[in-house]
Amino acid sequence: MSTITEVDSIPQWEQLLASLPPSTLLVVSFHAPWAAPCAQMATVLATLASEYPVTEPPATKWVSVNAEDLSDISEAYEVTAVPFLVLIRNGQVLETVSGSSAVKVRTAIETHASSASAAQADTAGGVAQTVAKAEEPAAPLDPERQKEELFKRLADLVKAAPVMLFMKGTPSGPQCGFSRQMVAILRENSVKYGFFNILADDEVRQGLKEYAEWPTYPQLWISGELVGGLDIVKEELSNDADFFKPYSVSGGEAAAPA
Ligand SMILES: N[C@@H](CCC(=O)N[C@@H](CS)C(=O)NCC(=O)O)C(=O)O
Repeated sequence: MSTITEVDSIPQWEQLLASLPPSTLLVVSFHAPWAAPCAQMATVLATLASEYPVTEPPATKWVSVNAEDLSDISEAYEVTAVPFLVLIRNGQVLETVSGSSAVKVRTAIETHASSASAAQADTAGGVAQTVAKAEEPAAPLDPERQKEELFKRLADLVKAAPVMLFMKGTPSGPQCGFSRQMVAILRENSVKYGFFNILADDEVRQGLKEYAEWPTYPQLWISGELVGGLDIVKEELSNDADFFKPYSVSGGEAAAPA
């Protein structure tokens, strides 16, 4: 299960580029601490990274870079907005994704990680594709637009992993008894899941209630559909002890705290 390393300095970055085997896909996430969508993207990427083995192919390396602290690196990759993802193999930029679309990010990584032939073509052809699109300027949006934008982000976020838990706190530190019980149930059933700590993002906390038409947390989502809160999950399990079987693995939860 791969994890994401924070790059702290230019020498560390240069050393990383020099030490990577040519076939390794380098996934670089540029972020800024003040940008809420970056926290969501961190969850999406941590979930994705956890799906890739460390020692077996496809070889991947996952890093994140503070776009402001390491502005020389962000300038070199023409990062004008965050979150911004750059996929690199053998020193060549294969693809960039600007914005917080979990679907675009997942598709880009899966495409380049899984396709050996794409790797060869990309290496031979240099920069194969650039889908970067400048982020919308930071002009204030009217409330309707703001809600639209938020709902678009939430639509991606609920699909960030096949099973997503929106909870108070994290699986290792739940901040509410209901969330704690939900984590225990998922653990007992060996469910692999991504999670989002709604206490870290009030926009998501309040917005998801409206988007889901569900007023409380925890919320469990499967394949982008709301299952419900703790009571509903308990009920589903009492009706069908194998409810979680399709999502059970020995690995447990997948995401990092938001
Ligand atoms: N019976 C509910 C219990 C959940 C609940 O009541 N959650 C409350 C307190 S932790 C909540 O999320 N309130 C809204 C909020 O805090 O934003 C369930 O089945 O999940």
